[in-house]
Amino acid sequence: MKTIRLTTAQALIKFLNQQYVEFDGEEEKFVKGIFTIFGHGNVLGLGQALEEDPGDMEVYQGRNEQGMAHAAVAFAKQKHRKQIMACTSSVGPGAANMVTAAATASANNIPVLLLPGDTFATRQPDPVLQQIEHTHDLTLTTNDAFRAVSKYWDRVNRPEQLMTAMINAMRVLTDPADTGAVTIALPQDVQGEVYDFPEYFFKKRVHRIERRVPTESDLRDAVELIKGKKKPIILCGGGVRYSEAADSLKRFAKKFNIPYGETQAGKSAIESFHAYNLGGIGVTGNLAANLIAKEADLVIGVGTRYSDFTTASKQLFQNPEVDFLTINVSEYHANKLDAVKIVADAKLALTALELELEKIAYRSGYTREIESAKDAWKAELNRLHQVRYKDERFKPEVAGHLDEVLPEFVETYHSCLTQTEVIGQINKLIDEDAIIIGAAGSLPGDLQRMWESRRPNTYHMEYGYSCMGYEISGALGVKLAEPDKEVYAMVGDGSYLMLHSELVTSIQEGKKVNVLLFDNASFGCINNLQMENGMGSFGTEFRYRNPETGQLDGGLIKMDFAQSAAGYGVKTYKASTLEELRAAIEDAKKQTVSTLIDIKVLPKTMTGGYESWWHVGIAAVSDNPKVREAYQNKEIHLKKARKY
Ligand SMILES: Cc1ncc(C[n+]2csc(CCOP(=O)(O)OP(=O)(O)O)c2C)c(N)n1
Ligand SMILES: O=C1C[C@@H](O)[C@H](O)[C@@H](O)C1=O
Ligand SMILES: [Mg+2]
Repeated sequence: MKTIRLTTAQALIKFLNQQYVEFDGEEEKFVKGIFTIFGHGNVLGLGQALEEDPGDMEVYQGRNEQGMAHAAVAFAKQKHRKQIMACTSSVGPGAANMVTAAATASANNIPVLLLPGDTFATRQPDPVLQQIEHTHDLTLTTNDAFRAVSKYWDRVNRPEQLMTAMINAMRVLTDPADTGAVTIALPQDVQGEVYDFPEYFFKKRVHRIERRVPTESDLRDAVELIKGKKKPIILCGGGVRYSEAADSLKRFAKKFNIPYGETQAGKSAIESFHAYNLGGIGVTGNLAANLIAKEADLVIGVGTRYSDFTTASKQLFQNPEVDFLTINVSEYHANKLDAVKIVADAKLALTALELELEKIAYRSGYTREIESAKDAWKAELNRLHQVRYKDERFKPEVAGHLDEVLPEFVETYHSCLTQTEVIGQINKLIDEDAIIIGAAGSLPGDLQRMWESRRPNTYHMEYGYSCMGYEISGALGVKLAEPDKEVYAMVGDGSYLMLHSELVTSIQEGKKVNVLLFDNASFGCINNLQMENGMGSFGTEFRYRNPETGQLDGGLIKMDFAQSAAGYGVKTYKASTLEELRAAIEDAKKQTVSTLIDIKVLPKTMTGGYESWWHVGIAAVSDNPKVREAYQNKEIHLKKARKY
């Protein structure tokens, strides 16, 4: 047996360079590069290996471990899971910083390879700097926190363990049904230990991403169900994008006259203007999709996890005759809602089902309903684009909460911009093939409802974990995946403050990202949520502590975000009128460096809900009558929802 003498870390990098995926006959190198933040826990092991021979892997320098790992997640998501990035951190806090991003990856089923440094396997120096000592269990380290958020977890305590660890890592990273974060913890001593690895460990490996074929019996059951249904609706989930099934879905919808709503992950699989595309569905859905969903007698979920936002907490589908048919590569997701299931690849399943339905000349019973629901939404969208603040009598979309705050905001920020008019302008002005990125706050709701995707795959929303701080890191990852397109991070002031460090990495790499920052001086959507449910405004506006009351109810904190980003070398703009916004967007397009537009938008001017409900925990007893009322309302809604 031929062997190659390498350290564990050198062997790991050599192995990663030999991994390829094949999808529909096309072969591509799987690991594009590696994000690094070095510390004592990885610099002399993995760092040394990368310095000596990174192979084809690009080595990036991150700013914050969560940020760089989110960039890696966004990269893989935009690549439809066909190519990934790895991330290496030091031991302890560096590793802990990646835990959130691991969770984001796993919640969204997006592959990412995390390589945190770990405490010494030999335990000789213990406790090493940054080691937590558990007196009941010396094997526990910070890295055990990844177990709860990873789809595969391993620790390489001896160099030879690397081989089975990495073979299993690749199995999970390339599994369309159950991919997510893969964490391989690497004790810092083991990274540098030497071993005679067999040459065959480093052979070129091509991992075929198989399209699972639907079975005849699954198809038979599905046809049996569909043929008795008059008003089906399709849910277009993220699986449609990952399976590249958009054309099949378009054809299917048209041939059988079946409309579809888009989930956050599925949005922009198909352009918004396709005749059967109703747009966003669910809690953050629009009027058209939610009206049709209410009446539907069959829900055909394609590549969706049926999250509570997608199903409006299982209360959206109110037709007493409604049944579910699910097409999913994952048996687990296909089993939900007592659905009739086709456990298969979305593209193959839709194509096979099309042939079967043609045989029975199936066509839904819709006549004018699809068009009139779309027309109703079009009129409403038009109205949202025109919402203007004129004077103090203005009633925002989310009215009756903080109406009196709006004049104070206007006075402080000298801006009357509303969030819905700003979104309308941006949608009109940016390039058709530009990609928008979002994750948390009120923007994902507004965008799922209002954003019109003019080209496929231009809407990139992380809403499986809805992690604040993903937006800017994600924009960097998307830019690395699609360097020729403009990318726009759509971010609230709260999310920006939480994490925007990778903006500096974008400058360092010469990878231009554009930040559209919506400053409403609050954790706006949470303020809505609390006030909609009877609470006052508590801990969610950005106000100074008031010496008179001792509470956070002083004046608004005025922040100059443009100035903060300018300090990094970002080209910045301020917008408090539509003219300034338009000029900034046009000028930003001409820049080669990253840009940021600091847009002051009135609080409460995001969209409200359309025909939907979200199940949130509400206090069952309270001295506040409004909270008691909210609790009663919740109980009423809950009665109309499916139990599971
Ligand atoms: C990491 C993380 N922490 C907390 C939350 C809970 N959360 C969701 S939205 C939000 C406020 C977002 O504020 P901002 O970004 O300003 O957006 P806005 O709602 O004002 O549009 C919070 C705290 C979250 N989603 N992610
Ligand atoms: O708690 C939340 C409420 C949602 O409205 C928001 O978009 C999301 O980020 C969140 O975490
Ligand atoms: Mg905000």
